[in-house]
Amino acid sequence: MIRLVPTPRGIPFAAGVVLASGAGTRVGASLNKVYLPLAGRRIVSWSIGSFARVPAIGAIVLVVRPQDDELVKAVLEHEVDGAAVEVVHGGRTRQESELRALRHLATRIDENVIDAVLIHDAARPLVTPALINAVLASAREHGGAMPGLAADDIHAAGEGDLLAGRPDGTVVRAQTPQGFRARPLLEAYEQAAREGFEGTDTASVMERFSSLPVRWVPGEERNFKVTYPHDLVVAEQVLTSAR
Ligand SMILES: C[C@](O)(CO)[C@H](O)COP(=O)(O)O
Repeated sequence: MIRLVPTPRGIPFAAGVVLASGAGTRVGASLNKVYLPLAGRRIVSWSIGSFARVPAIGAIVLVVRPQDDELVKAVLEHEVDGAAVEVVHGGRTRQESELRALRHLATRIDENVIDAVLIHDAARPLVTPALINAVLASAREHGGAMPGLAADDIHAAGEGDLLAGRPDGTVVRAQTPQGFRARPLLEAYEQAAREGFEGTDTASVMERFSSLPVRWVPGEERNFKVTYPHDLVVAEQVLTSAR
């Protein structure tokens, strides 16, 4: 049975936020894709399970849609092996959902009980505890961290169907969990909300509203986002071949 291990008194711990409040329609299912079955559990349960296996993670917040409450109940009762999961209702956008999770953690962030927060797509069920640890270590050391896969193809920018130049520097494909020191993260999200800024992911909000550097750490090929039906087949193969 997996249980979150409480960290010794006085030592701050990290929180994992698992985002499950999108609609996830591209996979073509009649329900939110993160509740689809995958190797004996639902997609979201695998994501939660990876966070629950990291001793430095002392709180897991699951952000859900209110209409999925019954599914959430079933997941938490039967599929997370006793992990303590705090449930928060999400907002209209990814960013609003993240802000709600951060506000839920705000007291513990203010009291320095939580020093870092990692935000993860529930739809990336193959994330490993090793990657979570790598992101956390880099976030604590540098301020912010994002897993990325270095793009091995040549990249060109496009405007409509016209080529519009070549991106400078290294191009990486962004993954989650994206991790940050907790207080600057909460402050950046509050400022983004006041200014009506809508980013693409957590790192984009931090790039805009925080002076902390965001480092990228090597992501994992297996940590893909289940988006299309084919992704489910691949994820099932990865999990069943690992048994
Ligand atoms: C954050 C992300 O996973 C980076 O690749 C991605 O942007 C999430 O996309 P979604 O459409 O919000 O699931």
